[in-house]
Amino acid sequence: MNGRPILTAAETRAAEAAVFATGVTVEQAMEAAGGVVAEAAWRHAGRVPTLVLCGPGNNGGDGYVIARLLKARGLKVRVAASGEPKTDAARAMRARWDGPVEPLADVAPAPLLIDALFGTGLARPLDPAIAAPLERLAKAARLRIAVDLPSGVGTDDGALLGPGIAYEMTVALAVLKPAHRLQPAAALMGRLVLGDIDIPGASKLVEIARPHLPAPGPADHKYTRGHVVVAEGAMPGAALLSAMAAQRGGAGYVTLAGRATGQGGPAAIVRRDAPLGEILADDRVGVALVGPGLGRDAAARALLDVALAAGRPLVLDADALVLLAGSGALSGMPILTPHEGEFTKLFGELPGSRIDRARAAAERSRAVVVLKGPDTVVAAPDGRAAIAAPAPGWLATAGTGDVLAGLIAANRARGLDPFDAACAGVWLHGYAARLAGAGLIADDLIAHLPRALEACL
Ligand SMILES: NC(=O)C1=CN([C@@H]2O[C@H](COP(=O)(O)OP(=O)(O)OC[C@H]3O[C@@H](n4cnc5c(N)ncnc54)[C@H](OP(=O)(O)O)[C@@H]3O)[C@@H](O)[C@H]2O)[C@@H](O)CC1
Ligand SMILES: Nc1ncnc2c1ncn2[C@@H]1O[C@H](COP(=O)(O)OP(=O)(O)O)[C@@H](O)[C@H]1O
Ligand SMILES: [K+]
Repeated sequence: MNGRPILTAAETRAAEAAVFATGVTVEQAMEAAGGVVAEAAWRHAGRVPTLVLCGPGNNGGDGYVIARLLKARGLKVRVAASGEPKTDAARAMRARWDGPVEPLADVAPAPLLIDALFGTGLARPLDPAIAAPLERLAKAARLRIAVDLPSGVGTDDGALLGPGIAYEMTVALAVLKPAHRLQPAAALMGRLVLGDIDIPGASKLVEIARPHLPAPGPADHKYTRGHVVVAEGAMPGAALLSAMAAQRGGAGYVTLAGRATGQGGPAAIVRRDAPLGEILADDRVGVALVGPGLGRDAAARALLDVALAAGRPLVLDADALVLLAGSGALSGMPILTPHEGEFTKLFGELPGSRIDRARAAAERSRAVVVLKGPDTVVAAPDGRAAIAAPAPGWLATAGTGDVLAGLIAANRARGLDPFDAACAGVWLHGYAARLAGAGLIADDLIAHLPRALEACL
């Protein structure tokens, strides 16, 4: 998995420092940052009267550059500041701005608002003396553009530290930060543009990228493509959704096993009522998926125990996660796919951001953890983590989690390592949701999986 790196505020500062150590100056980086934002604003908004809000730090420094560059293109630009610049670079850019700087408190609005109040340096909630005018000016503007980040979000955890204004565009500088992808901040970004200013960053945290999933070749047969066994329990519809998703997600062979009470679905699904242990003893089984519709009774627990003892790669979802509450480290690096409720049952209340919590859970359980939600995070025990790009809210409908579990199982069965299989499943799921569009139900996702797979060939 090598999606775009996502850096915390401290990691971003370290990446900047590494570049500055090569002789690049802060002023040069700031000119570059202002340049990419001015260009993006010009392309997005055109010749619109503009108000640039500048804060005390380097985000504000970027703002003075943006104002100068847009004015040079002939735009009517005004600048308002929350106070005097406090860094040398920001002071230098303030000095290169040849117009007035108005106080933030009573400045008049403009149709385009460019917010360069705070970026990665925001250290505490916005003071009302800044939040109130920001909100007033944002409301009165027609278009809002955030420089690096909307002012008033926690860079590393995506928390709201300000009024929660929605922007039309955010120009992330140099690298993505967690807040660009973590809720509630991520929902404020509007169109997210990554402004390349020649500051490379590497991180164990990345954005989930489109996976490369080659088509089956001449040497493949149904078992090399992956045999997924889905345990059927109290609610067979859920297991059937997972099984169908595994089929359309590329598995070569899908078996429904366990209580085998269900009916329906494609004839190509093999239904077996042999004991699960016997089915999993076949070493062609690439993965066992246990949890969707499993139930939480003694029979469910027995199926889960058989799967845990079988020594096959595992995907554990839904009821299996609830049954696992209180257990410690698992063996064989299973993939766990909890939503928030299941996560809390399984791991309790953990501190920190969603990334911190998913990482801690992965380390504790020795499993790859897929913490699902509008900002799905995947984490591995070795510290690797990935965040999904925003997926349609239409996914918030029953059964879509079963589809995701089946998709992850298919990718694990085709031989991807647990982290990559989880990321591939999450990507395909989000892409299929975009293809399925408004009003989607879980079954529609499955119907769109072949086109999602095609995008990964
Ligand atoms: N990535 C890159 O390579 C490049 C990044 N660049 C840009 O630099 C930005 C980061 O700049 P930065 O570190 O100076 O922080 P920034 O966000 O301007 O704020 C810090 C100031 O705000 C203050 N302050 C904090 N919280 C506050 C509050 N609630 N209410 C009031 N004040 C508060 C804080 O003061 P203090 O906490 O000491 O009171 C300090 O004065 C980054 O986002 C990007 O835009 C480019 O220019 C160059 C290349
Ligand atoms: N608001 C949302 N925006 C985007 N994706 C969402 C949203 N809500 C839920 N999802 C996704 O939908 C799926 C729901 O899974 P889950 O909660 O297990 O539902 P179910 O158990 O009904 O299948 C997850 O993949 C989750 O990431
Ligand atoms: K900002």
